[in-house]
Amino acid sequence: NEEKKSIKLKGKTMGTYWQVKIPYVPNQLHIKNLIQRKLDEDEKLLSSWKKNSLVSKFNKLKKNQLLAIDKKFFKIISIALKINKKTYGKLDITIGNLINIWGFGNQKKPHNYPSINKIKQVMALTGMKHLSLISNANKHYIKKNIDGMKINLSTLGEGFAADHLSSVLKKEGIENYTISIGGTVLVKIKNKENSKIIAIQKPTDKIQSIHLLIHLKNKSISTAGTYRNYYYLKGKKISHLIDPKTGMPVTHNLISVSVISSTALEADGWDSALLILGFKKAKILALRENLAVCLITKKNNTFSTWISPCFKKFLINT
Ligand SMILES: Cc1cc2nc3c(=O)[nH]c(=O)nc-3n(C[C@H](O)[C@H](O)[C@H](O)COP(=O)(O)OP(=O)(O)OC[C@H]3O[C@@H](n4cnc5c(N)ncnc54)[C@H](O)[C@@H]3O)c2cc1C
Ligand SMILES: [Mg+2]
Repeated sequence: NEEKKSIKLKGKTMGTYWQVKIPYVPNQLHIKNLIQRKLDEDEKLLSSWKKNSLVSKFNKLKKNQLLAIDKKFFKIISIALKINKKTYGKLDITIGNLINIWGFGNQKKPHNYPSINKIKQVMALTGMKHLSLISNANKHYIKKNIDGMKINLSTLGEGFAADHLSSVLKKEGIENYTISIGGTVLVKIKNKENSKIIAIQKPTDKIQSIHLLIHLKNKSISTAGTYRNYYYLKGKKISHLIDPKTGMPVTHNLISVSVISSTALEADGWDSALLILGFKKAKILALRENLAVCLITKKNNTFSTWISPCFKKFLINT
């Protein structure tokens, strides 16, 4: 019977795909269009690829000019500042120029390694200390104190959008849903119903297979990996995750990090930052911050998995 069936809505956003599962509703097309419209709105705020986005406007500002932002934009930047501090600077949204020269922003992938000089030159335009949020009489502003600095919110945008969609669906009276955008998943379930089973994929681009299963209810999970978004340059793998301290893409053997959190924004922020930190530091930080984290490392073609105490309760033993 139709009432029991769930429906899957799908589309494209932010250079990736979105999918929303909800219980049957007669006005599917209305919900689908609403979701796409809200995602388009978020893209207009956050995209480095759209010339007129708020991010692009900020990127064109001269130093010390103020740009008015709303509460939602204030929130995403605040989370970026918070995670930046806690991860010793590994999450750094001011590395827009660095992301561009490595070919993961709005510039083409390079055919040659960027020179040390080029990397140094571009790194001089980075650093969260050059970015500030200002609040005055309920109005919010953002500014930079060096010319040429560019922000890139790719590491937080999908989580931000998933939280946003969650509040949109709630307003529509939908109580059970699973939202996926890129590597971020948000599960919302009405109290009396069971949790939802989510798979963490094996960290390989060859075949899609399940590495482990978790159950999730009213939480988000986000996975960052160096195993999918990469290209080869002179025979070397170039990952999309860049260490802001060296200006270089990461090459260590921590290849997948999943983080469970109460908001998709936080999960999406932490996963990439922990991955860039590397196994030892990520593990220490996960324990200290009580994060629900799954770390997968690869050595001689075998995977090892470490799960933090907070992650254990989500695990389904198979
Ligand atoms: C609003 C928006 C619009 C987009 N539009 C396009 C588009 O038009 N075309 C397109 O090809 N892609 C676009 N993307 C980007 C694309 O979809 C990314 O691959 C995706 O956002 C990365 O998410 P992830 O979950 O794979 O990786 P995550 O691990 O969540 O984030 C990794 C990304 O963050 C950035 N990053 C790398 N190192 C750091 C660091 N140290 N600190 C902070 N950030 C870092 C890099 O861009 C990297 O790809 C867009 C992203 C957003 C948010
Ligand atoms: Mg992320």
